[in-house]
Amino acid sequence: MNPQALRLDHARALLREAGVALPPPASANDWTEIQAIIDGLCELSARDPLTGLPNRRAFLGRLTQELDRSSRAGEMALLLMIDIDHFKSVNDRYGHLAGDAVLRAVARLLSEQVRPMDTVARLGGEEFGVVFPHCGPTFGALLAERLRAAVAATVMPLPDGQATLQVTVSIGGAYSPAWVRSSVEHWMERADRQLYEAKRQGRNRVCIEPVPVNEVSPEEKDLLFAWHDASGYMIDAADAV
Ligand SMILES: Nc1nc2c(ncn2[C@@H]2O[C@H](COP(=O)(O)OP(=O)(O)OP(=O)(O)O)[C@@H](O)[C@H]2O)c(=O)[nH]1
Repeated sequence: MNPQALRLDHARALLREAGVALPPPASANDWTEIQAIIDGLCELSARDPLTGLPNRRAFLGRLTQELDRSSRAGEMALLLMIDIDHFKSVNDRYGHLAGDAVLRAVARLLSEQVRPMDTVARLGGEEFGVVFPHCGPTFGALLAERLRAAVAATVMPLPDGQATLQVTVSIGGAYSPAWVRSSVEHWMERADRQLYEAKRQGRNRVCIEPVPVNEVSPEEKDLLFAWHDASGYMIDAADAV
């Protein structure tokens, strides 16, 4: 197919507007630019335009990967749902542009507080999600509290340059169960329930679902390893009996 025959102007314009650099337009037999456009569009479809963070779609993909990885490795991962408190009153009082500036500032703050292997995303509205791979209960509680405290302590300048304001966030969290393949929906629902609890208890706080003890016995873990070693891949327990 001749790349010139494709209608690429719209995609080029979209990417230019989003600040994605493209190579010079392709000649008839050069697919470099087409590939760059495809890559750029994939990148755009995964990003929240206001904050530059991964969007909900990208975050769901990341959670799926993390569930697969942590259930194979027998590690826990922590999912946090973070919601700005009384955000509607920021919009009502200072205007939508100020609200947008607060969303960008919170996004930046959260991103600055996490480790390179963690993922911060904007899930929509004034809600953010963070996933911490390989994270146990003691460390997880510290990380969540650090995020809450960082937001509460920050004075944010508003776009008019005159006013500043401070906001707080409520945080709900849940761990992925080690050794057990759960679903992303269930994981998010558990974290959401804790977020609701944090709001109910008065906001500006962290609630994390307690980790169930002895979810899988050491014998069951050995069994999982044995099946893995013998066959080269994990056999479903139901198929093995
Ligand atoms: N500026 C701005 N506002 C947004 C955006 N997305 C959603 N909102 C606003 O976020 C507000 C969310 O308000 P509510 O869901 O009532 O929650 P809240 O006021 O934060 O109250 P609590 O969550 O109960 O503490 C609404 O006013 C939305 O219009 C956005 O991209 N920019």
